[in-house]
Amino acid sequence: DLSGWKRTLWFWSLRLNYRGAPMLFNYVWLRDHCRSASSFNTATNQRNVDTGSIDLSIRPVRTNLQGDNLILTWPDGHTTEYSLAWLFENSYEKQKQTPVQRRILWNADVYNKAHVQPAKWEKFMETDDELKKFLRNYLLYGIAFVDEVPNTVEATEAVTQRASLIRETTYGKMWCFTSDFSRGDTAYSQLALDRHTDTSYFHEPCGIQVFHCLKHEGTGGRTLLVDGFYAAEQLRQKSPENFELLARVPIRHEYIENTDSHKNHITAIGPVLQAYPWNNEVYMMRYNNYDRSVMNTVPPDAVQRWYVAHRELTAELRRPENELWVKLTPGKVIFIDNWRVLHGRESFTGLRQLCGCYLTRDDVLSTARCLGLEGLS
Ligand SMILES: C[N+](C)(C)CCCC[C@H](N)C(=O)O
Ligand SMILES: O=C(O)CCC(=O)C(=O)O
Ligand SMILES: [Fe+2]
Repeated sequence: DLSGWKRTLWFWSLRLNYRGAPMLFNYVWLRDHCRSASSFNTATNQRNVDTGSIDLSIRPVRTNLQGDNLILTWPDGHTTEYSLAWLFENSYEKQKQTPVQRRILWNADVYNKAHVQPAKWEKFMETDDELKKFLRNYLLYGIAFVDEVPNTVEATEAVTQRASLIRETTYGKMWCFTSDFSRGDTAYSQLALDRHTDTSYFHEPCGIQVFHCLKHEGTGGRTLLVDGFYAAEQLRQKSPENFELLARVPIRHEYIENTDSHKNHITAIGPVLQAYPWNNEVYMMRYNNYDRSVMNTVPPDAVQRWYVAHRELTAELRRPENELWVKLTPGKVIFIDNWRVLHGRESFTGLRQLCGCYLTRDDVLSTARCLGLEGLS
């Protein structure tokens, strides 16, 4: 029963009020996070405490509040000092109210009215300021552009390496593609592609997709962009149970390529939506109806409900007002958050050549943090 559990929690935890907000800190946690020289190496930012040796029934013998500092004396005489501000920043209670990544969810109107300025190649390559502005937009909107990039694979590669490490995949490091069916995938045709995220068949789908259209002599071929998280939030508001279902039920995606020059069989299992359990923030969407594999991980009594939920999400994703159409032209490089923003393309005629690459999400985020960008933890 809850009251018994609460009492246990209080017994094992220190209760603090900071700026009127109650916070609970578990005693083992307080010993484990000690920042004293013997407990934490500030040169490497790594823990020295052997967590496995902390007495699980540890309690401080003395608890002092001196100004804004909390000083705990442990049974062995070791003291731990925390500033209340640090405890607040790192408390569960704070994390619960803070998005891991601050975002502006958009439909076409919201995005257009924001008048987000593209970065310019020269400044982007030379100044951290321009890179920082670019990454700020990228983090907020899940898409960002660099203009005036020289029309080559090398320049495209140089742009991406300002932000991150390239993630090599079966398509290569930097890839160039055209409608020549050189690979066993619809991307290598002139056909239209409905909105989707790429590499849904990886256990960790590629974080970012970069495109640069080096050449197009023909018609059509516009790029479609849809903010998947905007659609997910609409779904959550309208049918929380359908949102939950898509976040809970793991399904399989698959990439099977069996040509003379390429043999691949890649498959991964994961839900359409992924959200952090402590604040319900959506952080990943896998949505690729082409690459979705046989669905046999869903219990028979949930299959119908899953299709209903998937349909409702699809309806949100397909609302015309949510569609942002752009024509990629030589010189314009786009970064797309492949965990959030879906891309597609219109069918086209003529020779159309795209180059680009995938980037690792962790490295882009690392660059952003190192530049001091806010709204990212
Ligand atoms: C981008 N590039 C042309 C290299 C690969 C396309 C991969 C297409 C695959 N169906 C997927 O969605 O992951
Ligand atoms: O041709 C395009 O514009 C995009 C094709 C695509 O979806 C991809 O390469 O991932
Ligand atoms: Fe794609």
